[in-house]
Amino acid sequence: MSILSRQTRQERTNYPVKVVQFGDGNFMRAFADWQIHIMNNKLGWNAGVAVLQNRAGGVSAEQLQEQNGLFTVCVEGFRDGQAVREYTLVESVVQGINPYTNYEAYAELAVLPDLRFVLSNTTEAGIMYAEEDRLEDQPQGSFPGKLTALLYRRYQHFNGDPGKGLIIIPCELIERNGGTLRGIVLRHAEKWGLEEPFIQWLGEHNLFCSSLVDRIVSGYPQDRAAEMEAKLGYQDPFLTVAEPYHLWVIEGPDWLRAEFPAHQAGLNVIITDDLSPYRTRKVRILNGAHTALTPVAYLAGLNTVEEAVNHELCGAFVEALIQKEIIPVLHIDEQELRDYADAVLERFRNPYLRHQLLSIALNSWSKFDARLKPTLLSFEQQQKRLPDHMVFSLAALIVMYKGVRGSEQIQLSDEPAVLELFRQEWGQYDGTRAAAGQLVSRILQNTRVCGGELGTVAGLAEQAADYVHEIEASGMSRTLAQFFGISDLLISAQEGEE
Ligand SMILES: NC(=O)c1ccc[n+]([C@@H]2O[C@H](COP(=O)([O-])OP(=O)(O)OC[C@H]3O[C@@H](n4cnc5c(N)ncnc54)[C@H](O)[C@@H]3O)[C@@H](O)[C@H]2O)c1
Ligand SMILES: O=P(O)(O)OC[C@@H](O)[C@@H](O)[C@H](O)[C@H](O)CO
Repeated sequence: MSILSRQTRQERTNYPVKVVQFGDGNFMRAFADWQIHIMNNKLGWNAGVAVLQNRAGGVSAEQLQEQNGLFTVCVEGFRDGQAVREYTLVESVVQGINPYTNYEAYAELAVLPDLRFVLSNTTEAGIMYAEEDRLEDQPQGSFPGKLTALLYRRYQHFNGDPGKGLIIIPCELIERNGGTLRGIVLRHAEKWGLEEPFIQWLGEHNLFCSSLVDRIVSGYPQDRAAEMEAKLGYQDPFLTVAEPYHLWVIEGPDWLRAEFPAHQAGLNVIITDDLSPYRTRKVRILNGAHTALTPVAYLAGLNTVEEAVNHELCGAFVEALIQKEIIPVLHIDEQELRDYADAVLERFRNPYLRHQLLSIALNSWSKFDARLKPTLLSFEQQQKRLPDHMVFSLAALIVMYKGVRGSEQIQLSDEPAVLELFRQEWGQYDGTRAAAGQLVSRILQNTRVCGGELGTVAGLAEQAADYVHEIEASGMSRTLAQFFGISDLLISAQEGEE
C-alpha cells in the first residue's frame, strides 16, 4: 500500500497561504486544520495553512511536506446518540516547514500578501520569554521570539501598511494566552531596540486573541491503523483520531466573525468578548476530572479513560468528584455546569478514542496546580472542610509518582527536578504511617509541587497521608472500595471471585 501523497488526488486546489501555524502536532491538525478544511469546502474560504515544526529535533513538518501536507482525520464517537465514524482527507495544509533546516522558506512566509492569521500550539511550555533570543537568530529558539521577528519582517517589507497586520490566535491551554503572548512580543521588541513606529503598528494593526480549545484528540490509532488504512487504501503516518465534539472560543471583536466565519460552516466556534467562564468550566471540569481520575484508575490497573469511567468504583469516584466538589465552588449557572459535566462524562465514555491515562499523566503536577488546586482551595475556604475525593486523588498521585504499579515500572514523564524529588522521598519510605506522614508533608511543602501552597492547608497532609499509607499497604482497589464504605467482607468475597 502506498503512502498518502498529493499525486493521488491531482484535482485539488493549492490554496494561498492565509494562515501560519506554529505546531504540527495531532491536536492542531485534527482541530484547526480540520476546521479550515471544512471552511474552505463549505464557504470557499480559500485558505492554505503553512505548518511549522516547533522544535529543532525531529522531522515531523518535513514528513508532512513529503505527503504534500495531506493527512487523514478520523472523527469517531457519538453524535446525537448515533455512532459515527467519518474520515476526512484534510487538504488545508499546503506547506510543512522545518524553520531549523529550511530557514529561507520559513522567512518568506512573513512577506506573503494573503497572510492574515497566526495560530499556535506550543504546549503550556511554549509561551515564555527567552532572554537569549536575538533578532538576527535564524530562527529564534522560542515561539514568541520567532513571532516577533516574523512580524517585524512583515512590517519592514510592507512599510508599516496598516492592512498587513495579522490576527494571532494562540491555542495553548494557559490563562489569557493572547494577552500573555502579546506582552512577550512587546518585550522582545523593546529588548531588541525595534523602532517606535513598529511598536505602534504592532499595537494598532495586529490583533492578539485569547482562545480556548476543546476536543479530545487521541492521536495515531496504533492498534487499529492497519484496519483503517486498508479501508482508506493508503498508509498515513499522520492519521489521527478525534471525537466529534469540538469547541473553539475566541475572545475578539464582533468584526472577527466576518473574517473568520467558522460558525457559517456549522462549526462550533464562538467569538465572544469574554471567554473566562468557558475556560473555567472546561479546565476545572473536563481537565480537572481527567487529572484527578488518572492516578486513581491507573493504580487500580486500568489504562484508558473509557475503562476508568465505566469501572464501577472509578466511574462513581469521578462523577462524585465533579458533582460534589468541583461544581459547587464554580460561580456559573449550576444547571449549565451539570449539563456540561454530563456531556463530558459521555465524551469520556467514547469507546473509540482509547485515550491513554498515561498520556494524560504527562506533567501531572503542573496540571494538578492549574486544574485542581484552585478547586481544592476554594472548597476548603467555602465549606470549612476538605474535598475528600480530591484529597484521595492527591494521595493517589503521590503514590503514582513512586513509579511502580505491581511489578511494572510506570513511565512517568515530568520535569526532572519533580521526578528526582519523588525518587528521593520514596527512597526513604519504610512503610509506616509515620513515614507516610513525613513523606506527604515534605512533598506538599516543596515549592516544585503546586508552589508549596498545599503544605499550608490545615489537615490536608494528615488526611492525604492516611490514604497514601493505605494505598501502599492494601493496594488501590481495596483502598478505593473502603473509601466508598464497602465492607472488608464484601471486598474479600469480590477478590476471591477474581
Ligand atoms: N490531544 C488533545 O486532546 C488536546 C486537546 C486540547 C489541547 N491539547 C493540547 O495540545 C498540545 C499538544 O497536544 P497533541 O495531542 O497535539 O500532542 P503531540 O504530541 O501530537 O504534539 C505536541 C506538539 O507540541 C510541541 N511541543 C512539545 N513541547 C514543546 C515545547 N516545549 N515548546 C514548543 N512546542 C512544544 C511539539 O513540537 C508538537 O508540535 C498539548 O499541550 C495539549 O495540552 C491537546
Ligand atoms: O493535553 P493535556 O496533556 O494538557 O491534558 C490531557 C487532557 O486533559 C486534554 O488533552 C483534554 O483531552 C483536552 O484538553 C480536551 O479538549
